[in-house]
Amino acid sequence: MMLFRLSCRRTCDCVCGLGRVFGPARPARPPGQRSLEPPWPAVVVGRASSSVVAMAAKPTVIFVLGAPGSGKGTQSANIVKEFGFVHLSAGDLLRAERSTGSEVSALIEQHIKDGEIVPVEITVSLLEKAMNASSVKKFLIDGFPRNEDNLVGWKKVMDDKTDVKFVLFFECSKGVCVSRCLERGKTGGRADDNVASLEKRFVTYVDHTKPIIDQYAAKGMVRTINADTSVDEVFEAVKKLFKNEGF
Ligand SMILES: Nc1ncnc2c1ncn2[C@@H]1O[C@H](COP(=O)(O)OP(=O)(O)OP(=O)(O)O)[C@@H](O)[C@H]1O
Ligand SMILES: Nc1ccn([C@@H]2O[C@H](COP(=O)(O)O)[C@@H](O)[C@H]2O)c(=O)n1
Repeated sequence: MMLFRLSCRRTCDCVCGLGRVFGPARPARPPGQRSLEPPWPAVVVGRASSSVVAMAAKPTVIFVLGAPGSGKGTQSANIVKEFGFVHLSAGDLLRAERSTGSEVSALIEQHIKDGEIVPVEITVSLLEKAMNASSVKKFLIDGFPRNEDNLVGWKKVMDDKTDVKFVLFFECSKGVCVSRCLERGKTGGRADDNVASLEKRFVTYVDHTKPIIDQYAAKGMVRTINADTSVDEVFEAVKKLFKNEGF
């Protein structure tokens, strides 16, 4: 819970004025007590006479972006352990939805195979559902927003309901990313970790995702990590950043 003190628009000596005007007469403040500590109630919710209003804080969101194979999933798992975030991978949510056999399964399958971005109505509703189901309200949203459609859809549905802190951008050369994905493809069971799909995924990344990262960068909201190094080295940089950001 976060407490927001209402500013007083009346001339009186109480915290907000409403308690004085509409509420019962207040007893004298005990000598030496400087603030309105109990016996005054700290929070009275939903009454016009309350001096302080309690409001639920919006869920914290960090978007995690980078090229395919840059290490978004690997580092997100590390961040979960160290900083207690919930990791939501848009790709994982879409793959899970694909395997339910729902009416959008075939569409998702085709988009993933072609390295294209699924319409945001599907992705944002999966994200919102997963966020609502979580009791922890600090989210790493990995692989989103991936294009302008994703960004517009998020703003329309989720912007007011969340507090997006920044974009965590894993910067990694294409050669390194491709070889990581091809290595993963040998055992990972992903239908898109092959040369043909990877080529398409990179075109999508350069043409559609990078411009979204650039938009956030123009607003000072991108935190870039060099992801060309080992998993441990990348995570050292991530930890430093998260501590600097107050997590
Ligand atoms: N810093 C690293 N050094 C070496 N290998 C790594 C590093 N980071 C991740 N990997 C490996 O590279 C592969 C891709 O990593 P990961 O799944 O984290 O990337 P991603 O950005 O989430 O990829 P995608 O967007 O394709 O899902 C995995 O097999 C992972 O183990
Ligand atoms: N916002 C997104 C994220 C992903 N996709 C589709 O899933 C594929 C795999 O994504 P990964 O993050 O796991 O690499 C991706 O190539 C897209 O086809 C999407 O549509 N929208």
